[in-house]
Amino acid sequence: MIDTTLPLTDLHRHLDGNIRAQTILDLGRQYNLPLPAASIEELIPHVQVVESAPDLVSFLSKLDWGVKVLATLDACRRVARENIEDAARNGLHYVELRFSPGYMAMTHNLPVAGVVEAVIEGVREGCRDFGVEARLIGIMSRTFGEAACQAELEALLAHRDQITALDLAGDELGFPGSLFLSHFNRARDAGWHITVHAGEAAGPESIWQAIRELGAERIGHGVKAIEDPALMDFLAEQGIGIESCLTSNIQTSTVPSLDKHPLIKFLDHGVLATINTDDPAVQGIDIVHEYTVAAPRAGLSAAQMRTAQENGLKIAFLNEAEKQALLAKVRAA
Ligand SMILES: O=c1[nH]cnc2c1ncn2[C@@H]1O[C@H](CO)[C@@H](O)[C@H]1O
Ligand SMILES: [Zn+2]
Repeated sequence: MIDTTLPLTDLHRHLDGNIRAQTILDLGRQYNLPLPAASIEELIPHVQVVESAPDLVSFLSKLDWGVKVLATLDACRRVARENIEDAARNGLHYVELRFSPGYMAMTHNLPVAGVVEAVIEGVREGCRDFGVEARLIGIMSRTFGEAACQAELEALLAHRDQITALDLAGDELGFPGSLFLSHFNRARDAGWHITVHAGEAAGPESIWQAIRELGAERIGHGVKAIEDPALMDFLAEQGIGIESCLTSNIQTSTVPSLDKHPLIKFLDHGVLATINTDDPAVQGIDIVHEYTVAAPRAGLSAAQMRTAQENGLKIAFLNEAEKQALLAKVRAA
């Protein structure tokens, strides 16, 4: 259930995991690129998780066609703008869109800082045209190693004022957070907020590492916190936000079924946990589905969903005045 008197937020949403299938087809045709299918119906199984993937890394391969069609900076601008249009269609008032500029640039050797600029422009246009408020989170894709992440960081720093936070995503087991200490030191020096994908494929120690060594104020997924009572207490006491993504955790086989998802326990424990999508187009879901279908299946009551929705505003990377303005805008509408 969604409370219409509160802002609807999505704090964990990959822009490059949310490229429309139709846009993949359009861009493939426009730039004369080989695609695995010529119609939407045939393309869907290649770009969307139809059944759960056996693990995180197999799930992540479903994002690849979306970035393979980004042949120009114009294509990057288009998908950024469409992300805001889709957020508006889903009734979102506020989104934090995250993207990995190096991953988006990779196939066609685009300039990485150019990708950052194109995403900023597309999001700005979208916010102007569709009335959604957005912030951008830069991702370093750990899957490609420390040097590639360094290049992503430099490109993001070139536009530091338009970027709100830094994240680390991709293969958590193969590339632990300990490889990225210097990257996060620089991000904190730049005044950015920090959120890290942790405790998704790896265990609670990865969450401790993200908080203590990388400076994470929020954790993406954080599912494995449930295995460590001291960590559960710490998250609640310190107000470290958890960005839960229910359907994603099933599709990556992180959690076997929604009724086993720890979100309800996080909320009961006073952890500032939230409901988010992750990669909506790749998952074939949207935020409304997460609130109205996935959250009830995960056992949340209407009151718990409301708490999760309130937490979305509490842990948003906005200052107090911006939070109050967002709340007032929703109440006045
Ligand atoms: O659920 C997830 N867990 C970890 N990494 C992810 C997830 N979804 C997407 N990415 C990663 O984020 C970058 C694109 O934004 C890519 O590195 C992709 O693999
Ligand atoms: Zn994610």
